[in-house]
Amino acid sequence: MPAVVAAIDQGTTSTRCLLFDHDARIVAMEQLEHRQYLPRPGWVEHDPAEIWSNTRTVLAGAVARAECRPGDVAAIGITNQRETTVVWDRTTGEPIAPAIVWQDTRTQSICDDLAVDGGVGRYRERVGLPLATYFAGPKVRWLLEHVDGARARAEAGELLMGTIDSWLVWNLSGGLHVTDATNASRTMLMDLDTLDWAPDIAADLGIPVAMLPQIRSSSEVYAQVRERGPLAGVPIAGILGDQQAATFGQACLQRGEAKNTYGTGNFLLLNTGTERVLSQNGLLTTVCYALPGQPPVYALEGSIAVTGSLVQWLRDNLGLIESAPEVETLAASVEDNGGAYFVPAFSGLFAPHWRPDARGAIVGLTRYVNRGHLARAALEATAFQTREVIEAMNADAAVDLRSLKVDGGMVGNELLMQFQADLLDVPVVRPVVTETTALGAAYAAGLAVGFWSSTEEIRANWAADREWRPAMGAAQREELYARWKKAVTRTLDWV
Ligand SMILES: Nc1ncnc2c1ncn2[C@@H]1O[C@H](COP(=O)(O)OP(=O)(O)O)[C@@H](O)[C@H]1O
Ligand SMILES: O=P(O)(O)OC[C@H](O)CO
Repeated sequence: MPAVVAAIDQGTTSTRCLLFDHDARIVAMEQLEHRQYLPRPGWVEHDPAEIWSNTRTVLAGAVARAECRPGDVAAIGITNQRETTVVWDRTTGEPIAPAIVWQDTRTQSICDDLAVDGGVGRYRERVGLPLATYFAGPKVRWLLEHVDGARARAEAGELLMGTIDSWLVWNLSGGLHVTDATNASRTMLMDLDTLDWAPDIAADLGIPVAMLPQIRSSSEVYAQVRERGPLAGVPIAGILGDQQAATFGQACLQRGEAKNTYGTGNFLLLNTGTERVLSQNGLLTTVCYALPGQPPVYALEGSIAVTGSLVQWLRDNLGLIESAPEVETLAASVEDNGGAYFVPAFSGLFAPHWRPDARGAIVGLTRYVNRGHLARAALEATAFQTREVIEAMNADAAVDLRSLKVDGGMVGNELLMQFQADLLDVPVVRPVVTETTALGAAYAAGLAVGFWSSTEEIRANWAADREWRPAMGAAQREELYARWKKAVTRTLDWV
């Protein structure tokens, strides 16, 4: 039997390749960061060629590190930053422009125009999403409107669009143009019931359906790797958007199970089973995963744009810390936030507010406030935003969350995890394998080729590593949260 499954985790800041054995242990890992292009306020771009080149490098690196020979890798799964959009030439494979990243807000005027008849909720019932710059559809329209000749080429069938999963499969396979239902559910163009493109919405956005990839399940053999070497012919057999992959990797396979990923942003997903719950409280309805021959499983999602990236901002823009983990030391140098609240509405506010007019603010400042208080306020912002999302989930789905499974780069931060448990008044639990995103993609691919036999094996592989228990009194908890809510109101109606 082949020894490992490979997962490519193409994230906002870096690309990783992890090899997992049958017990879900990490056998090898390679990682490369890519450049963030910020050409104007609100714009965020990636170079698709760099992403593809980094993907090849980390794949080759991980396989070499584990000394894999042909036949050792059973399958490859792909997981990706979602919504980030590439448009490329069908014949040459050349992107027509840089990829527009999910955080980019340049499409606000497109969203405003689309909102005219029916407002932000216009498409919510069909596609589960509010009209927002976050999603891929408006990004495609922007490219067709602003890149010379793009609209005519798209209408002539010369251009293809894809989220990053499609871009990678197209390159790995030598020309297959597919996506999976979880990624398609982030475009604003997929009907959540049929899991097929909604031609009327594509027409509203001026996007020819012919440039869209075919929507497939999250776990099936799509193609084989074209290149020579130890990966030649290996089946590409799993695709999941990164937050859905983390949900899968955390074994949230039953209705009512939820995970929260603390990375560049925070993404809390609640498995709602085969029922698609339409949010009345600013959450997204999205496909959680779609296994072949089974009805799709849906999720409610609270997407928070800025959490870990606020720590990066403290490091890169203010020079307050030299590395991300240092924020904990600085925050622990003080007892509390000193009265300071930091609302990082850098791209407006995402869930549950969806307020593009908001901008970041630090409020409650007095001369007493020092660097430690600011570091603490920055960490607390992540926990406060998570509580807002959980309150919205409670209102929508009446969930009775008994504990919260967590993962992502920030969960090494003990101070944050304890504050999160305090603020939610439920235990916060970190699994042994925190690389749940890559693991979820590996599971999807491994299930498709029989490396794992069923989702029961996934559940059996999950184990807790560390738990933080709530220790804060109710009065203090509610007072802090009330202050936070007041701080949020100060950021609104700014632009
Ligand atoms: N110890 C830490 N405390 C707080 N934030 C951290 C810590 N370690 C990493 N981070 C933040 O976590 C993020 C990286 O997490 P990761 O899950 O790798 O992100 P992504 O998948 O979104 O690229 C960065 O934004 C970084 O600032
Ligand atoms: O790359 P990450 O982990 O920040 O995830 C980005 C999300 O997929 C955006 O929706």
